[in-house]
Amino acid sequence: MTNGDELIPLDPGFGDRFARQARPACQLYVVSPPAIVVAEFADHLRAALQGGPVAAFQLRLKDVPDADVLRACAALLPICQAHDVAFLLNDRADLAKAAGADGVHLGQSDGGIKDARALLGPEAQIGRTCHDSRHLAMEAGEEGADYVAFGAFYETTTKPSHYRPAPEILTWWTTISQLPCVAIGGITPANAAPIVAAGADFVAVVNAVWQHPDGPGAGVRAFEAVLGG
Ligand SMILES: Cc1ncc(COP(=O)(O)OP(=O)(O)O)c(N)n1
Ligand SMILES: Cc1ncsc1CCOP(=O)(O)O
Ligand SMILES: [Mg+2]
Repeated sequence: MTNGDELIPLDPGFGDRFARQARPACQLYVVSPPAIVVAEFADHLRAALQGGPVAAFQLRLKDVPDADVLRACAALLPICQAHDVAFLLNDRADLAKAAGADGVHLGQSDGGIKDARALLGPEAQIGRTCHDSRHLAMEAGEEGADYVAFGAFYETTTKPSHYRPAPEILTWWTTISQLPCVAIGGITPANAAPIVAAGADFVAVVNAVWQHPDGPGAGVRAFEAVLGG
């Protein structure tokens, strides 16, 4: 356990997708809706990834049997591979392994980072939810996470959250660690600028892409200007 004083080593030896180079532009990390019809969603995902630059996709299905999660991975992972987009699975390192995913996103109650690393190997990209907590972020870095995720920065209906970090936590993180930071929660092209300016390496978004009135491709494209693409 840390007492909050330790600094995360500045050694960036993390997965290539989330490893921070000099200071790249903020990138888009698209997260799925919590429920999908796989055949239809495959077309939506293809459209999203053809809409503009996406660094990573996270399949975030909730209350879905494991077999259905794996079937969805089998259908969607090749689409991400075809677009050179990392495919991460939410919550479950065991299913990420079984599916051949590029990584896993772990919440605070989704198991240990070290256990996921032992299962998925050194190349896997393992992210950790840190809410509004500097302590949780430093702990994740010490445990070998490839990125830390802060949020929710704005009101969101996708996953209501009482956490509401200020963008300054992103700036603080970039001053103490090379580890990439992800911002999530109600982020849209209209409100992303302060998040990007504060130093987010990735913005993770759900509704802004999947509920865009002109479709997911337009949803991705709409972020290009604010992300400096
Ligand atoms: C990139 C990213 N950040 C945060 C979360 C939230 O994860 P978690 O706290 O485990 O909550 P659920 O998503 O499992 O409801 C995430 N999935 N992705
Ligand atoms: C998974 C998650 N964790 C914190 S907020 C959130 C959902 C973000 O969805 P949206 O981009 O639609 O607000
Ligand atoms: Mg989770």
